[in-house]
Amino acid sequence: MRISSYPVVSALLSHNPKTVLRHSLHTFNISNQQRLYAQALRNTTPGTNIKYQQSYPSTKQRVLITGCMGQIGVELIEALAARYGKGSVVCSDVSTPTKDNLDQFAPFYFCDVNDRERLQMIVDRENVTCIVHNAAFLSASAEQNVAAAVRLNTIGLFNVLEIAKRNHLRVFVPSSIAAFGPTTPLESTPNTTIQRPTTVYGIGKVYAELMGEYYALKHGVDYRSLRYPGILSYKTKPGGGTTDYAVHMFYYALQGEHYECYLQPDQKLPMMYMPDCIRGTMQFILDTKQEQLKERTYNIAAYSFSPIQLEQMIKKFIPSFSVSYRPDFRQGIAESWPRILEDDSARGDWGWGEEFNLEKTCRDMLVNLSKIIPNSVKLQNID
Ligand SMILES: NC(=O)C1=CN([C@@H]2O[C@H](COP(=O)(O)OP(=O)(O)OC[C@H]3O[C@@H](n4cnc5c(N)ncnc54)[C@H](O)[C@@H]3O)[C@@H](O)[C@H]2O)C=CC1
Ligand SMILES: CC(=O)[C@H](N)C(=O)O
Repeated sequence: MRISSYPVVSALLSHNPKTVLRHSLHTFNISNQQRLYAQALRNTTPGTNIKYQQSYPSTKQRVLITGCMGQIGVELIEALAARYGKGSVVCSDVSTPTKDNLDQFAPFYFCDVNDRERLQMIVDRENVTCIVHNAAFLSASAEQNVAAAVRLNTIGLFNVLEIAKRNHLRVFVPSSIAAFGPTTPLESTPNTTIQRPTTVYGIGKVYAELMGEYYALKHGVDYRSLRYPGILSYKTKPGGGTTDYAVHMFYYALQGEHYECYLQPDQKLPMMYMPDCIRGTMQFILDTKQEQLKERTYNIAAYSFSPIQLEQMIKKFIPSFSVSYRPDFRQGIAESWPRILEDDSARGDWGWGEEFNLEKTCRDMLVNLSKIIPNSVKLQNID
């Protein structure tokens, strides 16, 4: 059983219209939300012919985020809502919110992006102006789910582009350092260079970049993409990537536990803190005019570090932290990726710039995570 759509008011209209119409979602208390959620779970499946009542006011920007429940989606929703108001974001994923965080994702639609009809229905209903296509299997999980990853990277992407073409939408599809491969110059990887990735995830990213460019050229779709490095965050957890180790280290350190790292100690990779990722993404999608763009896809970078450099940085604040190294298949992925990403084009064309260096990131991560993790280890030298 799945949620068909949220605002769940819509799910209830066919069952108890009088009760539902008496309320506005803005004034629902938690118990009402929980009741609606339970009823939505019982009564709706994708494709059910339910009546719809829009519960949030329209704004100029209506951004549909696919894969909204992921590490980046959750934080992007928050930032978009803070800037344009809650009515500006439409959420969708194949994972569903819980009854406790339902309001945070409202309006929420269950949507597998491989289902074009459903995607089109959401775009029509919600007057979407822009799609942020975050739905993905990240590098490590894609290697373990090759068929599903290929389907998502091809059919899912094609659906998004076709709908963007038909509805004149702006589209943002995140790319990644994974769009490069072992034959790329990896020490200072330029924006335009050899792209022959050796992971199914990376191949999907190159496909998206090229298809996006094709739709821009042939059909005038306003396609935009940023090649993100590994993203560090404390509000949300990473979901199956090769760079996840960096976030894991903070958790283990604060929990007072030993960490066994799956990469070699000297495997340097480009990384970035989530606030920079979100700020840069918003700036690129919403504040940058088409005329400023000389490329459709830009590298963006903040800093690079290896696992042992991160271990040493965390030890400045938690001296008892210990790490051992036992590389697995993810080491092979990591060593095919850039060690340092060059992002001059993004800085020059539309003013990209990071605010967090590694030390500032570590301090912020540790301070904030220590408030979340119960009985976390006491930080030293933090101010
Ligand atoms: N987090 C990172 O370090 C980086 C992320 N990116 C890219 O940014 C985007 C967002 O990444 P994250 O939020 O970290 O990913 P994530 O793995 O945390 O979340 C992806 C979401 O996509 C959903 N999803 C999977 N299959 C789907 C389908 N068929 N239809 C609809 N939804 C589906 C999942 O349920 C999940 O909530 C992805 O395109 C990713 O490749 C790029 C570089 C770095
Ligand atoms: C760099 C990425 O694209 C992602 N974090 C991954 O490790 O798969």
